[in-house]
Amino acid sequence: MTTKSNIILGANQYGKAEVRLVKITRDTERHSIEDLSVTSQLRGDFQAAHLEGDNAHVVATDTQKNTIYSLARDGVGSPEAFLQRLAEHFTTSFDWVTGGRWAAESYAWDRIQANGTGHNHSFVRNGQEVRTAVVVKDGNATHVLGGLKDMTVLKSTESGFVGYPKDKYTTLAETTDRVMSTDVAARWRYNPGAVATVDFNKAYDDVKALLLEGFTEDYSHALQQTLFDMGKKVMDAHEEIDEIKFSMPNKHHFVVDLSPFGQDNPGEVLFAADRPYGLIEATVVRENGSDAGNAWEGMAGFC
Ligand SMILES: O=c1[nH]c(=O)c2[nH]c(=O)[nH]c2[nH]1
Repeated sequence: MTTKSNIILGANQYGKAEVRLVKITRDTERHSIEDLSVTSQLRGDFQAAHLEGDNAHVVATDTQKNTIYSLARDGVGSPEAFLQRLAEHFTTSFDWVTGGRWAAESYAWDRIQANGTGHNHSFVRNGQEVRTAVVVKDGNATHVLGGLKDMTVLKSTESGFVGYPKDKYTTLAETTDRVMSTDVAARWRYNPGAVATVDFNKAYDDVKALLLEGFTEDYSHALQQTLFDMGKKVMDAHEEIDEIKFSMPNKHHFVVDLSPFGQDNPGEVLFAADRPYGLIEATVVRENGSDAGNAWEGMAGFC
C-alpha cells in the first residue's frame, strides 16, 4: 500500500511587474524628470487564494500598480527611498502582508545643452547605464540594495592574461597586452543600520565613479582581479555598504590576422565577438558585516 504524501503550498509572491513611471517635477520653470520601471511583489498569507480560490487577501496587482503611481505624486526622491515607501505602505495597510520585494530600474536623462546651459524642460536620455534598486522586507528586517547594469567599459591596453594552466585543449595564447571590455552589472547591499541616514542618490553617483576608477586604475592580470579591485574600492570608501556582487561578461576582442593582405596588425584592428563570452561573477564582502538574511533571494544573474 502506498501512502499519498501531503501536497502543500511553498514559497510564493505576486504583484505587478515593470510599472513604467515617469515623474516630472514642474513646480518651477526648471523641470526635472525621474523615469523608472517599478516591480512590486507581496509576500505573506496567501494560502486561501492558492488552495481555495478565496481572494479575500489578494491585494490586486492592479491596485499595486495604482499605488505606485499615487505614491509618486509626492515625489520619488531616490529609487531606494521610493521602494521603502511602497514596502512600508503595503506591510502596514494589510495585516497579512508580512513582507515583499520591491524593485526598480531607473533611466537617467540629461538636460539638453542649449546656448551653453542645460535647458529647463528638454532632456536627452543618458544611456550610459541603468540604475537598479531593490528593497526586501521580511517582518522587521528591511534590506536595501543599490545597483547598476549595462555599464559598458573598455580599456585598450594595461590588461593581460598569462599563467593559466595549459592542457591538451588549451589553444589560447598568453598575452600581456590586450583589450579588456565588459558590461558591469553590480548590486550592493547597505548595512540595515545605516539605511536611515544614507543619501542614496549621492551614494549612487559616488559608487559609479569608484567602479569606473577601479576598472581603469591598475594593470589587470584578469577580469577577476579587476572585479575585486572595483569592489574593494567601493567598500573602502563606503562603510555603509557591506557587500557588493558583480556579474561581468568578458567581451573578447580578437586581433584580426591581416597577414593575408600583407599588412601588420599591432592590436589595432579587432573583431568584437558577441558570443561566447567569459562570465565572471563574484561577491566582495565586508568581514563581520551585517547579516544578509534573504536579501539576495530570487536575484537572477548573480552568484
Ligand atoms: O580575464 C580573464 N579571465 C579568465 O578567466 C579568462 N579565460 C580566458 O580564456 N580569458 C580570460 N580572461
